[in-house]
Amino acid sequence: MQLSLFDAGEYYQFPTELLDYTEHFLSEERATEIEKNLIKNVPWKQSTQKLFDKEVLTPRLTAWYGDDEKSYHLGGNEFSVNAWTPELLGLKYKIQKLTGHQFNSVLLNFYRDGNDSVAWHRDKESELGNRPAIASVSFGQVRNFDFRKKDNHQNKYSLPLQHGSLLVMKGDLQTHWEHRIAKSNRPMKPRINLTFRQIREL
Ligand SMILES: O=C(O)CCC(=O)C(=O)O
Ligand SMILES: [Fe+2]
Repeated sequence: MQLSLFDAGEYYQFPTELLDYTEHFLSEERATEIEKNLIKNVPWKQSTQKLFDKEVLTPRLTAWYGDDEKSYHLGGNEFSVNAWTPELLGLKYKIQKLTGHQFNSVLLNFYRDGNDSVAWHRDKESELGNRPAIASVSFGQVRNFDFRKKDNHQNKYSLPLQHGSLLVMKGDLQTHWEHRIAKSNRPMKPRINLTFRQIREL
């Protein structure tokens, strides 16, 4: 973990033991190859999410892959799951080998341009268990991954996620910190992010 990557708050401390960042997890060429395949072959969908009482379109495209072609329940929503492709399974094994964590599913996010985003949230659904390890691989446009302390929004940091990088979120991160990908006014090329997770039956 390179502390300099954070907009190092002068006063607040970011608990760096909650993140492991590997900038060159994939070579530039391999990352570009996988990104192209994903853009072309994944059955991307724009789903809806509940915001207060309204159903609104999610501001990005998504897809799930996993061990069983069943559907997952996550935080009250149901998702249909695609069977692993050899390429996604290969990535899963590579991450498991490097990190020692096991995963049975992956959520794919496609941010088409600067208008696409994911709002402040924690990945804290009970299906993920306590203190889950979530492994996140990024492709394409570098976007800032922002963190803020749940009980003190002034306490925040940003980590630009590079093409081909791996970020593991672990420990108490999902308990005390929220994260997001903000919209941007600057022109943004497409970005894909994969979050590998271990989802249990409840
Ligand atoms: O796109 C990213 O880097 C993060 C996505 C995310 O936070 C999520 O899918 O839960
Ligand atoms: Fe998340």
